[in-house]
Amino acid sequence: MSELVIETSDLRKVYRSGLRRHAALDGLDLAVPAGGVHGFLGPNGSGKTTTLRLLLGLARPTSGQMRLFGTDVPAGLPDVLGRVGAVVEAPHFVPTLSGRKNLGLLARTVGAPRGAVEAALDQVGLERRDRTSYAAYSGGMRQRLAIASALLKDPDLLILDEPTNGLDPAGISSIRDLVRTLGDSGVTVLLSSHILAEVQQVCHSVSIVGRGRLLASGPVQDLLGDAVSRTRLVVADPRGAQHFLETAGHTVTRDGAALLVEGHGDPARLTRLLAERGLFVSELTEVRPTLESFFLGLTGRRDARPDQGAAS
Ligand SMILES: Nc1ncnc2c1ncn2[C@@H]1O[C@H](COP(=O)(O)OP(=O)(O)OP(=O)(O)O)[C@@H](O)[C@H]1O
Repeated sequence: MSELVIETSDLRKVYRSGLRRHAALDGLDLAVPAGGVHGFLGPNGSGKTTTLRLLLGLARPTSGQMRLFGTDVPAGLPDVLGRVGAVVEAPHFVPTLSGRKNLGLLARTVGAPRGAVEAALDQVGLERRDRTSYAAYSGGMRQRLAIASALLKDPDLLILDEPTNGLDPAGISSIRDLVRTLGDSGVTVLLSSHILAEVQQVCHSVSIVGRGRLLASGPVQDLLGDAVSRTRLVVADPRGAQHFLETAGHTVTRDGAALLVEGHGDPARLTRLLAERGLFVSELTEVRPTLESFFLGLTGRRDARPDQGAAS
């Protein structure tokens, strides 16, 4: 079994406002293996940021257990915090100073080794000699600098909370490449996000949460392997073909002029069945499940309730 970098067990966080109580985390069990990029996914308000804040000691859990590198936290945080870099809350940089000068100040505060500033700038692809002040940085450069600040300690675990929020497509793509490179370099990256296409491209494994509980977890390919795929058919008479296929026991929906047949349908069998009825298929494609369709199946149609039969 691979080493777990992050573990939570039955983690609860209840926020109180006046007489109202709200369980942001409702018994969350999380297991993040060492190495690569692990996606931490969930709809808005599902408890992702709360989890990260608890792990980093920025808030206290109501109950439950948490471990970082096998050490109980928050009690053991001083022993392991040196191995963790995080961008969970927007770091405060001095607007009039360059990225390098800002990192220099931070490096002294955290006691980073000599050369750490240059190494971090190189890692995130920011120019060592650039004198642009932080105030004039683009959103993408600010995010790179934030990640560089988390890399100063040369961490084994890097926690990033929605690192592409507010970036344009080019910025999103460059941060995605950076995250992938970091994951390949041996750092374990926990990437909280709800941009699922992005996550599918960079994450080796994911945990999906809804309403403060784990809905599904595992390598992306394993999760998608279990998800239902569909076959898209174009036929001359879609209404007749739909009726016929439904009578034969298939679940069929319309997609414009095409039909979507649920399940790993045998294409040869489908086309033969239809051809025998004079319903000739002019186009057939297998629609592969995406992380997005899997995620929506868990958090949308099932209303994000793990007790309604979602995988876990
Ligand atoms: N300090 C707080 N006081 C009261 N309620 C809070 C507090 N922080 C978070 N919450 C509530 O807890 C729930 C979980 O919030 P959290 O920010 O952890 O979700 P999230 O998954 O990170 O959402 P998003 O993707 O929108 O950032 C939400 O209902 C939120 O309103």
